[in-house]
Amino acid sequence: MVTLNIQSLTAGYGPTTIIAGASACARPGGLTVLIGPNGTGKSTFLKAIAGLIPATGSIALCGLEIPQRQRSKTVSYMPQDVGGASSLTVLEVVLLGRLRSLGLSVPAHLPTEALALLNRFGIGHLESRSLDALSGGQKQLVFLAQALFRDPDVLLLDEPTAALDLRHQLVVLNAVRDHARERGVVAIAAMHDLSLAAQFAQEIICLSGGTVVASGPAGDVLTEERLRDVYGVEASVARTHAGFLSITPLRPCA
Ligand SMILES: Nc1ncnc2c1ncn2[C@@H]1O[C@H](COP(=O)(O)OP(=O)(O)OP(=O)(O)O)[C@@H](O)[C@H]1O
Repeated sequence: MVTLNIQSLTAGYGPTTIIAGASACARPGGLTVLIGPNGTGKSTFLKAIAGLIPATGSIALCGLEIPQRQRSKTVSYMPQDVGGASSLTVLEVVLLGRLRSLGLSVPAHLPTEALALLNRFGIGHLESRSLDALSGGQKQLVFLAQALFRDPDVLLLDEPTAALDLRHQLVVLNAVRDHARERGVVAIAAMHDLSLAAQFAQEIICLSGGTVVASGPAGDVLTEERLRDVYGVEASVARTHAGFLSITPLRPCA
C-alpha cells in the first residue's frame, strides 16, 4: 500500500518559516482532509509535499524517499486558484501551441475516458468550449478532472470544493474518494467546511502554528475543545441522524 509519510517537513518563503517540522501520515484508499485556519499554511504544506517550493524533511511513499526533483512524476497538486491551473509543465504548454501540427496520436480510449470523467462531473456538454468561456466552478471541475485523469500516486487538492455548489461538492468528493479507493492512491484535500470534511474523510490532519497538532478519524480530531484552541471559536459538534459529525460555529471566543 502506498502510504505517504511526511517527517519533519519545514518550508516557507524566503526567510519566513511557515511549516516548522510538521509530521503526518496519509493512508491510501480514501480521502485525507487537511484543515486549519486561514493563513496557517495548508497550501504551503501541500506545495512543499509536491516539491513546488523548497523544503527540508522527508517525504516517503511506501517507505521510499521521493527526492524533490522526482515529486512531479508521482505527486499531482491542484492549486486553490485554478485561474491558470494545469499540471502541464512550462515546456508542454509551449509545445501545445502547435497542437494541430504535432500529429499527436491519442489512443482512442483516452478521449472516451476523459469524456466519461467530464460527464461524471456533469460538464460533458462543455467538452468543446474554450476555458475562457467557463464559470469559476466549471473551471474548477475541469482541473479536478485533469488531476484525476493524470492518475498520480499522490493527489493533492487545495480547497477543491471552494467554488462549487452543494451538489457538485458531493459529486467531486465522492469521485475523489472513489478514485482513491479504486486505485489505492493517496488523496489529500485542504478544506474549510468541517462538516463536509467529517463526512468524507477517512482521516483528518489539523495544522496550526506551523505543525500538525492532531490527526486521525474525524471524531477524534474535531472536538469542541480543539476548535476552540485552533480556530478560536465556540462550536457545537453533534452527530446527525445519518451518523455524520455536524460542526456548527456559534461565536468567536472572547
Ligand atoms: N508566495 C508567498 N510568499 C510569501 N508568503 C506567502 C506566499 N504564499 C503564502 N504566503 C504566506 O504564508 C502563510 C501561509 O499561507 P498558506 O496559503 O499556506 O495558508 P493557508 O492555510 O492555505 O490559508 P487559506 O486557508 O487562507 O487558504 C500566510 O501567512 C501567507 O501570507
